[in-house]
Amino acid sequence: MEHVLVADAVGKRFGKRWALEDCTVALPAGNVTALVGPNGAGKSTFLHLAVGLSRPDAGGMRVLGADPYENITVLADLGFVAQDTPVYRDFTADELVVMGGRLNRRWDAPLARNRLAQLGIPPRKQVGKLSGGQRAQVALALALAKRPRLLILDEPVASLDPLARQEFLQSLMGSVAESGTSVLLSSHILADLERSCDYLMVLQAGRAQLTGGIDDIVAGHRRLIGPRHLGEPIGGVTAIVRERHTDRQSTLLVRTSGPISDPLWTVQEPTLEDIILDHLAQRDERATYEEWGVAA
Ligand SMILES: Nc1ncnc2c1ncn2[C@@H]1O[C@H](COP(=O)(O)OP(=O)(O)OP(=O)(O)O)[C@@H](O)[C@H]1O
Repeated sequence: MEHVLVADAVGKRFGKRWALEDCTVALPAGNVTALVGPNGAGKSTFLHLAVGLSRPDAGGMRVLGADPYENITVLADLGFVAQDTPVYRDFTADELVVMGGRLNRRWDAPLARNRLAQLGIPPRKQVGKLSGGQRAQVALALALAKRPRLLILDEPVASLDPLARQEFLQSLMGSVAESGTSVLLSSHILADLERSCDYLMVLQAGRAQLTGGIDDIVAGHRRLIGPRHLGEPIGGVTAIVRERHTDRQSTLLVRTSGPISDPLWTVQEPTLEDIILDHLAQRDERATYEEWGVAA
């Protein structure tokens, strides 16, 4: 299988604190991968390593077969839209399309113009005067016009309302399907991801907590509801991700190796959002409590 990004035990440190630690993933080509995790999990740090803006302090990162920090030629095949959708605010969208043509060897200006026209973005208004969502669309159109093999988007939908978010993701999926571009996008908003992405990477406190194809992840988890669980083994369960109890009843999110046939348990298929939230709920906050000097 071809991989667009391979991180091998990657670590990145700011001062004494590791923002990423022992992070190992391989993202297959041709997918839209969602990178999710709570604030401060290391998503932007990971994306900055992927586009060669910084270099790992441990391990190695290869993007499109090359080290993106050492080998700047790979940048020609990468599209990147940073978190605050930085575009030159005094320029109009049309001027930015022209400028992109001067700065890039490969540049599909008609693609950018068509997208922006379709989205109703005014060509001759300074982009600083567009709405946050419109600016995000301009940044995406410029990134797509580069015709990258891998498009990396840091929180592209954060500033969009639910309808604009849905439209943005749909139009992104459409462009990706046409061009065969692979996409890695970070997001806090879990609800849309099941529909628009096919691969998932969950970061928690700098570590890759859960990685895989979204269909496989959903198929490999079940929610079990049954009598108070005291640790006895349950057939078909390979790991308990999270358990919640009342006096009489337990609700478990589990990883499975096959069907659960134990009649004591009611078996439900969790949503991707449920699965991600339960994995993230395992957060270990002891270190932060120590730093604040308060008891955990
Ligand atoms: N330039 C920096 N200097 C010092 N610490 C940094 C720097 N950049 C990031 N960090 C720290 O690294 C950790 C990960 O930050 P990062 O921005 O990668 O998280 P994130 O998952 O993108 O968060 P968010 O969802 O809030 O954008 C945080 O603890 C952050 O404070």
